[in-house]
Amino acid sequence: MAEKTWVRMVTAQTPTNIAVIKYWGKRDETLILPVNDSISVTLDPAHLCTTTTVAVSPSFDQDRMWLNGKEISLSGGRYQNCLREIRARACEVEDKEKGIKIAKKDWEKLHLHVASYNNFPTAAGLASSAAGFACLVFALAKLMNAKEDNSELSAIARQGSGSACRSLFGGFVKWIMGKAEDGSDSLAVQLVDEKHWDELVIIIAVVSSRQKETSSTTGMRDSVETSLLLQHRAKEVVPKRIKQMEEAIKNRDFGSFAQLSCADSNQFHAVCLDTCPPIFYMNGTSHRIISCVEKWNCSEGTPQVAYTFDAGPNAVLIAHNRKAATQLMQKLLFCFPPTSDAHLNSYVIGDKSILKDAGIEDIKDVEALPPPPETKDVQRCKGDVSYFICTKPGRGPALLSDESQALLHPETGLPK
Ligand SMILES: Nc1ncnc2c1ncn2[C@@H]1O[C@H](COP(=O)(O)OP(=O)(O)OP(=O)(O)O)[C@@H](O)[C@H]1O
Ligand SMILES: C[C@@](O)(CCOP(=O)(O)OP(=O)(O)O)CC(=O)O
Repeated sequence: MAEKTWVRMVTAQTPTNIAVIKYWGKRDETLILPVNDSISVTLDPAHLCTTTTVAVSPSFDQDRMWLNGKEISLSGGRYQNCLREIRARACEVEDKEKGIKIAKKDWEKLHLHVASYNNFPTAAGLASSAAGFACLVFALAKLMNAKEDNSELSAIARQGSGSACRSLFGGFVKWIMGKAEDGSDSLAVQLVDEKHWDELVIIIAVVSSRQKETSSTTGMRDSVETSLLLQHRAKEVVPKRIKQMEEAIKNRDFGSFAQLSCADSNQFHAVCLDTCPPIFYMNGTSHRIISCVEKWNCSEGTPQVAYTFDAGPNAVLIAHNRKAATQLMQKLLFCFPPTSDAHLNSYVIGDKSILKDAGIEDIKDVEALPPPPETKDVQRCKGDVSYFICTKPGRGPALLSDESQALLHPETGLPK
């Protein structure tokens, strides 16, 4: 190693993902091995992503991490497992310009600094752990010049949080549960990239961004121990659904895609209810959103929108195309208008062009919206939705080469 003190940094950006066939239940708690395969859609990192800067320097005396600006402990088993696995794959790094040479064996002694930022609420059922662990592993792999491909890296991210393995790819992604006891074949593969089905539009209704009561980890542990429905689901239902979902995605068959996504979300929440003690992730607002979508789909004769809910009340709505998304936006804003003091600009975020297409430019346009014809006596529930995020399927992890986007200072390796 060179005598001079230096800091080497890498910054990466990684998307979050939403499962359309859910992972719920582990067969191995430490290695994070699931009881069934799952399939997800990666969300556009322009609207929902994690940015992580990782740094190494001989001047660092311990591994440290800052999440959303606050120092957090890296002593937890999940962080330690990811760090150990990625260090074991580190290779030689040489940067002649900066006079940096790190031999393979040096990585065991060198300490790391990590700073990460989520541009969406953490621990609110929007899969921050998925984007977070995927970004950590991806960025460290690049810092350490690891030679593994993204599928191999996904098996490491999986040990941080199961759903994280699916954030190593864009488009539609399958997490293969695998059979090996050591978890080596439990990894993610890309089914199709984000361009394959690019007419889909995704609208997320953030119903509550407060931290949830039962974490996914605890919830699924209780379900594995107590729910008979979970066993039936993993053995009999999911294997068939996975095949059907793969076909639907390959053929861009929105009818099947929507039917399978909604059914799987509803069965996941039924498993939560079948758990002892029961777990309630959805609330009245979530149920009203389901009812609004179901009524519309039914009145059209063919599904226009799919819904799916993770471990929280937020709705992820996947519209068939822009036209369906525009109509959906109008219906949602009619049923869930913002409170009087809210600004439309912060009530609908992300790709605001959907609002424009829907002819909505300010709050007055929301007030003038007609009630959805398929819904009789619909109540307008002001303030029940905190805000909407308009987005679409997106790409996988990327390196950010512009140093100004780094979250750590290039000389001190401390948060900027
Ligand atoms: N950017 C990040 N980098 C590393 N770890 C993160 C990051 N963001 C979140 N985490 C970890 O994930 C935890 C939150 O995970 P949790 O499963 O509770 O919520 P969630 O992922 O937002 O929701 P869900 O998985 O149910 O959709 C945080 O406490 C933290 O340990
Ligand atoms: C409902 C889900 O979002 C559950 C995600 O669970 P996590 O991946 O957060 O759980 P751990 O592996 O214990 O970290 C469904 C899914 O993403 O498939």
